[in-house]
Amino acid sequence: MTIEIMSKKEQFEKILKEIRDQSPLVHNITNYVVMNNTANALLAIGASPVMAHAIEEVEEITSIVSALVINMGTLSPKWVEAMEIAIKKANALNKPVVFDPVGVGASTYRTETALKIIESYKPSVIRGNASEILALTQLSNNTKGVDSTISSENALHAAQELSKKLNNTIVISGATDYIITGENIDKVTTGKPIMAKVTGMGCTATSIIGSCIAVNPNYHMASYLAMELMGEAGNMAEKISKGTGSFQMNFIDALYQIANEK
Ligand SMILES: Nc1ncnc2c1ncn2[C@@H]1O[C@H](COP(=O)(O)OP(=O)(O)O)[C@@H](O)[C@H]1O
Ligand SMILES: Cc1ncsc1CCOP(=O)(O)O
Ligand SMILES: [Mg+2]
Repeated sequence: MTIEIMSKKEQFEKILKEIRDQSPLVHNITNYVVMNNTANALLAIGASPVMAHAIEEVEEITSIVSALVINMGTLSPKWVEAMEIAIKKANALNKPVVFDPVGVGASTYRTETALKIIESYKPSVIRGNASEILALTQLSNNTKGVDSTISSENALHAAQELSKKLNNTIVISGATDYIITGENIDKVTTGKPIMAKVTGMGCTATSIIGSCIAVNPNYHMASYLAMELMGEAGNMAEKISKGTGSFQMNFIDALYQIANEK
């Protein structure tokens, strides 16, 4: 019997094709700041976004999608209630969930909400910057609003412990992105510093992870490929952008071009 081991490049091409072919419906409960950009990023790669947060409909929406993205960027009690209903349903139906603990550590409310979500439910993947991942473990609090003040390496050990405790995949984004599932660690270094100067790049990464885990049940590999896609698109966009405004637009074009290369 021949055992076929695909290279990461082949896996990358395969997941892009799967997203194009399946056009997975991805349910995003996300923040006001990034909704439009995130939806466009998902459309650019061939996924199908739906943004829905009303408690009257989230359970129904979650039951028809291929993955759920929970992003706590602009929290309020009704939204938290919606997040809990949605993640509970996704867990019951064994649907993949990615959680973005935006700004955890910046307020007691954010920290309590994030802890409730990771302790009461099961996110398949958690993606945050280094300050957010450290704040999630409550080992330290370096969060400056929604941005990180430390480098990814500072959160590596904590992320590994958290991954083992929750039995899931943790992604720390930054100059180096780390994808951690227990003892298994991969890294991506293809991004560009300008990405941290455009709002919503982290949230976009989280939703792209959502699209990738929708079509690939290997959540570690799917998250790695999602971060690789972010990095490649960032790299491509940076080359032709004059500043952060054009970068934001060029980044969506780059996603589209990479995803549609045959
Ligand atoms: N200094 C950097 N150099 C290269 N890429 C970066 C840098 N900072 C962030 N990125 C990239 O930007 C994207 C968003 O990450 P990050 O800025 O850490 O998220 P957040 O917006 O949640 O703080 C990721 O794809 C990451 O690789
Ligand atoms: C600025 C801001 N404030 C609340 S949510 C948000 C967007 C954060 O997006 P990202 O973490 O992807 O930069
Ligand atoms: Mg963020």
